[in-house]
Amino acid sequence: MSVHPFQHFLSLDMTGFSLVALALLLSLATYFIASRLYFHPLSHVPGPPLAALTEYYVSYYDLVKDGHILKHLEQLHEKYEAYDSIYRDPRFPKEAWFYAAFTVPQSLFGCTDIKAAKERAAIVRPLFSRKKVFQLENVVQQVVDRFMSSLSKRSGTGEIINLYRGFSSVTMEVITTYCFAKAYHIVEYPNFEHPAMVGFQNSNFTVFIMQHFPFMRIVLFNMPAFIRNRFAPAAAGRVLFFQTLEDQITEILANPSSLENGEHETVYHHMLNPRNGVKFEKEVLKQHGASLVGAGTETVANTCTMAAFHVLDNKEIGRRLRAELVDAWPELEVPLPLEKLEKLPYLTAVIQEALRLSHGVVSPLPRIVTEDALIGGVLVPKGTVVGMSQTFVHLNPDIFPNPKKFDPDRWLVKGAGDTANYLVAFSKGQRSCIGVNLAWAELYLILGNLFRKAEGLELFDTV
Ligand code: HEM
Repeated sequence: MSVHPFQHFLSLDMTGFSLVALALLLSLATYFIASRLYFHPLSHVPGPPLAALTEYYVSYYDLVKDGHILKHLEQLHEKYEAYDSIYRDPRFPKEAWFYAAFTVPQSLFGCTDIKAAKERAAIVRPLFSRKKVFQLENVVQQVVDRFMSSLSKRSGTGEIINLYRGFSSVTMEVITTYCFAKAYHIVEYPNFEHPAMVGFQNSNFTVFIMQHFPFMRIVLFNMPAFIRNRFAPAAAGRVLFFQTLEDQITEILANPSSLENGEHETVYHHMLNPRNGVKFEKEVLKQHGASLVGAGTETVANTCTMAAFHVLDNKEIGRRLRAELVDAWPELEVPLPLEKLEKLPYLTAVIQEALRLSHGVVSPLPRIVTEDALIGGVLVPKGTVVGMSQTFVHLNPDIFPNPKKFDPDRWLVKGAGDTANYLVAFSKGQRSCIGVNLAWAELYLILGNLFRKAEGLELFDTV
C-alpha cells in the first residue's frame, strides 16, 4: 500500500507537534509544581504536598468524603498548635471567600471588615449580655416547658424520638422567640420536623457547595422556585426561612411603633434604635436575623445531643446527674432558676464535656494574616489565609488525657479551672461567639429540665 507524500508529511508533523505540546505541558507542570512546593512564600510550612498544589484538596474532602477533611487534618495538625495566635490576634480579619458562602455578608457573623464588625457587635451585644439573658430567662424557660410538654405527650407510647431533631426544634424556637419575639411553633410540630427547621438544617450542605463553587450562590438563589423545590429542596428550605424573616421585618419597618408593644426586647430594638440613630436596612436586618438562627440553632442542639447520648449511654454518668438534680430540685412543679442550675457542679461538668466533644464549629475558621506573623513557631507571610479547627485543641491528649472519652470528672478535679481555658467551643478573641451567655443558659435549662423530668428515656439504634 502506497502512502501519499502529503499524508506522510502530515503524520510526521502531527507527531512533532504532539511532542512539542507534551514537552511544553510538562515544563509548565514542572514549573507550577516547583514554584508551589519550593519557591512559594509558604513552602516552609509543613503539610501534604497535594494540599500545596491545589485548593480542590479541601473540596474533595468536604464534598466527596462527606466532610472528612477533619479526620484527615487531625493527623496532620497534631503538632501544629497555634489556636491562640490565630484567633486572639485582633489584626486578622475573617476571610471573605469562606464566609461569602453563608450568603449573609452584611450580618455580624458574615462581616469581614474589622471595624464594621466591631461596630455591629457593639449594637447587638446588650441583647446577649449575661444580665439580659437573666432578665429574659423566662423566654427560654417557656420554650423549654413547651418542649418538655411535647415530649411528655409521647411518653409511655414507645414512640421513637429523634432527639437531635427535638433539640434543634427547641434551640431554633428559643432563638426566634428571644431575638425576634416570634414563635414558629416548632417544638409542637409532629416528629419535631417543622419545615423551616428541617429546611434550614438540610441546607447546611449547600453552604459547602457554594463555598467550593461560588457561581452556585447565584444559581441556587435565583432559579425559579418550582425548579428549586424539585431539584434543590435543601436550598428551598433556606430560601423559605429567609422569606419568613423578611415578612416580619417588612411588617416592623412599615410600623416601627409595633416594637414598643412587643412582648420583650428583641434584636430589632437594637438595630432600629431612633435614640442613637441606628437604622439598618431591610437586607442587613434579614441577613443578621438569619445568621443568628444559623449560629444559634445547630450549635446548641449538637451540644445537647452529645450530652444526652452520653448521659443515656453511661449508666453511672446518668445516675450521678439525676441524683444531683433531684437533690437540688425536689419540687418539680416549680422551675429551678438558671442561677441555681449553673451552680450544680456535675451538670456543669457534663455540659463542659459535651461542648468539648461537640467542638462548637468543626471547620477551621479562616483568618487573613495582615502582617508577617509567627504562628505556632512558623513565620507566616502577610496575605496568608490561616485557620485551625477547634477539634485539634479539644482532642489534644496533652491537654485532655484520653481525649475521646466523655468524662465529666476531668472538669471536677483540682486545676480543672485552668483547663477551661482550652475549651474553645465558642472560639477566642474579638470574633468569638456573641451568643455565649444565651447558649450556656439554654444548655442548663434544656439539659437540667430533660434529665430531671423525663423518665424512661433510652437510646435506640445508636452507634
Ligand atoms: C453551644 C452553642 C454555641 C457555640 C459552640 C457557638 C460557637 C461559635 C463560634 C466558634 C463562633 C465563631 C465563628 C467564626 O469565627 O466565624 C461563633 C460566632 C457567633 N455566634 Fe455562636 N455559638 C453557640 C451559640 C450561639 C448562639 C445561641 C447564638 C445566638 C445569639 C450565637 C451567635 C453567634 C454570632 C452572631 C457569631 C458571630 C460573631 C462574630 O462574627 O463576631 N452563637 N459562635
